[in-house]
Amino acid sequence: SYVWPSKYDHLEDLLAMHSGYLRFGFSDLVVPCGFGSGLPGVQNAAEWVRSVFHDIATFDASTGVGGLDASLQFELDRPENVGSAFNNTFAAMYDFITPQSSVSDLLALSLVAALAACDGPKVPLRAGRVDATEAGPAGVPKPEDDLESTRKAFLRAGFNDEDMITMVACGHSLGNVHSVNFPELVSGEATEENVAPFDSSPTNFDNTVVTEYLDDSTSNPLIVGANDTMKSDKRVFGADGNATMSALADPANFQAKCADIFERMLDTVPSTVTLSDPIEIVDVKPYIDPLHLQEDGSVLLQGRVRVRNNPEQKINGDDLEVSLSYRDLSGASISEPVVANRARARGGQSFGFWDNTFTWFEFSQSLNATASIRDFDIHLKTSSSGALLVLDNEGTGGYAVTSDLLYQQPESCLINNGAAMALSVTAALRKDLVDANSPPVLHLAHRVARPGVMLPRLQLETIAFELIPGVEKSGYQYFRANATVEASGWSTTFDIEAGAGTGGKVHRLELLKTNALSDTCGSIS
Ligand code: HEM
Repeated sequence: SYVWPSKYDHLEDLLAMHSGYLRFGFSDLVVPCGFGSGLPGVQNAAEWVRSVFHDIATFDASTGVGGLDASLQFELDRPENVGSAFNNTFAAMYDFITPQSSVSDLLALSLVAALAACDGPKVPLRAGRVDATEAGPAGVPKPEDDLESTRKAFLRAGFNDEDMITMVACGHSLGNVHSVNFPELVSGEATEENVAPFDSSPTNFDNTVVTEYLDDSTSNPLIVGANDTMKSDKRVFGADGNATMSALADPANFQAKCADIFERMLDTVPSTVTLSDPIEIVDVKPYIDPLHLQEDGSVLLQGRVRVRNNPEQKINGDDLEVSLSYRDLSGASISEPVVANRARARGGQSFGFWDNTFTWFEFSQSLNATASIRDFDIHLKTSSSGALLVLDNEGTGGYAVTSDLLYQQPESCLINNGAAMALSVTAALRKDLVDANSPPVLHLAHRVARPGVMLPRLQLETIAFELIPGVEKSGYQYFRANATVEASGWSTTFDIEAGAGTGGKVHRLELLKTNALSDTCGSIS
């Protein structure tokens, strides 16, 4: 069961919500499943599925090298990786790479989201993939390869004949052959718009690609195209005398077999990688802004609670009152709860895949900085029945709030100097934790551009904070760290950490966003 916070919260956010009050902008790129990316002939969902295949296809099961590791980024000049699909896929990820979401985890997420958007099966998403830093071996099967070498390529990657047939049939349920990439396969002029689908429902994840093959009504260019050498689907689909394809003609079996083979594709990772358990969509998830000291010396506790509307558990956001009961730093329970009000913007609702809907509740309250807050429980009260559900973060003693270390966002800023930017981050640390030998540190994820590669490399820089002398408020001392950030750093992230090296408790405020900063630093008063 889910315990907050999790290092996969960011991935869960990207997967969970694609529209409404809050959405994170990744999954909505495949909603709806069809065209509409703004680029002619481009179906994002199909491109994402194809990208995952081209990344895993070169896995070597005997050595454990390759698999879903985003090495595809460095392999785009190879003839086996023709087309703009792969760069389009990577471009969609640009804003979402963080130290907690590798490109290869985002690739895995993209397949899960694409299938969800196209009415396909729900495929478990595990996380923890590590990105390759250079190209791997070649070997993605090409349409002109003969059956034997195609078989061998799949076998090397750990997939037998039945897996091969299933994987190709499942993949080619979506999308098109593009005349600009394969003019010999698509009749008519080679233009961006001129594409030929694999089946009559390229924007719906269903088994028409199978049934149309079996009843000879198919217009799949890799089966009936003008060029015999290029008829790879024909050779692959018939490789076992149609035994696998006949079984896939049953729609339920098709969905189940595809779910299984896609899961195995996503779990095809270098042997050095350990994957997490599947990421589940969380029922109740708090989002707490880091605390900060206000001018009057109080701290501001601010955030949101996301509640998944769950008919089985009778949780209905429209019939709910949400509050936080909390304990102060001495451990004493505070009788007056923090009330979280139903968010008003866009009806206070977000929408996700698999019919998920979420209702949002917001809170904002000033607290005495000395008593402050140690942790809280979430109370969900059903208005109509009065039934109360108290969540204590799965028996971990509540949802812990960091109050020893504060991120002073109002006194932090990102100033545009032309080519580079100046980042100035202000933090506050409780005075009794200040250790002159171990100041807090800033871990900044630089986005370093790489020639010929779409996505930047994240390079972590650790910068020590400096004490701002003579300023003290409510028992805290202030610190500042300055860094130069490349122009692309307007949308990167940083962490603030204190306590490492002191022998005491380590506090870390994670994934703070540069694009949330204003261009003037408020003065510390
Ligand atoms: C023998 C193996 C395979 C061959 C030779 C092959 C070949 C092709 C070709 C020639 C295209 C057209 C690309 C373009 O014009 O842009 C294509 C598209 C596609 N392939 Fe495959 N493929 C194979 C296996 C797979 C597998 C295993 C998957 C996924 C599980 C997959 C998913 C896709 C998808 C989704 C598209 C449509 C892309 C779009 O609409 O932009 N393919 N494939």
